[in-house]
Amino acid sequence: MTNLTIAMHGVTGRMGTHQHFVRSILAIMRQGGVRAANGEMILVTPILLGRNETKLRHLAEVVADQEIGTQVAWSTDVDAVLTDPRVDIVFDASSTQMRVSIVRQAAQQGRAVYCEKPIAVDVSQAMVLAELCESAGIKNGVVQDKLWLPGVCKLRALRDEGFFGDILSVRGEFGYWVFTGHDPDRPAQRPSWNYRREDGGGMMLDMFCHWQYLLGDLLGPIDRILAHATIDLPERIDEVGNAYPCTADDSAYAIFVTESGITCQFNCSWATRVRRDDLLTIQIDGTKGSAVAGLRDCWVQEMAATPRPVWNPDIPQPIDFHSGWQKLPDTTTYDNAFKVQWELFLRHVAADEPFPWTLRRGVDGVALAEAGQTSSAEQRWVTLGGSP
Ligand SMILES: NC(=O)C1=CN([C@@H]2O[C@H](COP(=O)(O)OP(=O)(O)OC[C@H]3O[C@@H](n4cnc5c(N)ncnc54)[C@H](OP(=O)(O)O)[C@@H]3O)[C@@H](O)[C@H]2O)C=CC1
Ligand SMILES: O=C1CO[C@H](CO)[C@@H](O)[C@@H]1O
Repeated sequence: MTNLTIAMHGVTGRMGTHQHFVRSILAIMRQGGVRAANGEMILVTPILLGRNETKLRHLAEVVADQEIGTQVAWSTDVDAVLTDPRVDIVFDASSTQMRVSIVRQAAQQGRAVYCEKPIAVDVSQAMVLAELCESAGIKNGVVQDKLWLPGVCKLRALRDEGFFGDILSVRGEFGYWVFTGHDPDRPAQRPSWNYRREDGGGMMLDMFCHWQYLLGDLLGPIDRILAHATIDLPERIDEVGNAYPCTADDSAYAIFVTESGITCQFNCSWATRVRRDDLLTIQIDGTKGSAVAGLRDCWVQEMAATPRPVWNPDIPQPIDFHSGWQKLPDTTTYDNAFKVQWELFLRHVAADEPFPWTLRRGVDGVALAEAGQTSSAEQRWVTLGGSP
């Protein structure tokens, strides 16, 4: 049996609290640990780390007690915990701009590192982190949770069984309305730093790193990108009620072409009202069939069920386009996507099992976001170099 001590920094944030602490680490503790392929049982001991004593104490003492019937450790002395030799893994889910300093310290201390995406705000800093981890010889990983969304798992299974025939194109629709906070009854549902470039915000930086590994996994590497980003809503209200100017893109539109020649078009916006099946939908069109995946569900249409529309705006549309799609059944139970990846990382650290989602791969995500920024600023296609 192995017991891994995990210093969790940024655990007081949205992702840190809900996805990583409650739905991953506490859930793993509640189920009694994770079993490695060699039969070894891996247990975890978290230490919650941050600057806000009230929030940390609440998570460690109240939330943990509610969820698993016991309290966990916490500390505001970040340096002391990061240099504590009992710590095996340093995890960071703090705001993107903070990542470099935490990951750097952890790597220098020889701890295994696991962190949220994007791993840095630009490629040069991202490279430094990947190289630091590699030269220190430490196990390292970046969150790529969307790979384990049920909807994405279903797309992957359809691809593997040849459902699509030749894949022709992909269309992603992502986003929803994020309130500006001007109406006090409808506060913003995302943190204000997301809308300030100087604080690491921006749609491309946030989301293109997800599209990079998602498309890479489904279709192979991206060769080039053409992107256009806008700041649609120029002013928002922050967490303490002050108005601030939005300096980061809140919408971004991109065409990615894969090395295999497939065109993938993604619309992303925090200023759009949803009239589709989910907050993210991905449609893949192929010669034999098409599929549309949301976060959990997936609908398919084969050639035999494909309607034959004829353009005629002078009559009411005779085809119910939605009825020609079939919802795939759930053939398995799906665990939380973040928890699935946590378990794989723990097995990697404790039992040396493979874990390809390294910081080096995190660099690729930042590179796509940066290429998108260049494309948008210079109004041109940008070809990606790929990282070794
Ligand atoms: N994989 C995914 O699906 C998603 C990933 N993310 C990524 O996760 C990260 C966190 O995002 P999110 O949870 O939305 O952000 P939040 O703003 O909710 O949380 C930010 C966290 O960082 C801490 N923090 C911020 N500034 C400082 C500072 N100066 N000193 C110490 N601590 C600080 C906050 O601590 P405090 O509570 O004390 O303020 C808090 O714990 C980002 O990198 C983001 O890109 C975000 C959304 C989804
Ligand atoms: O980084 C992110 C920004 O927010 C999205 C949802 O609102 C997340 O899915 C995503 O991972």
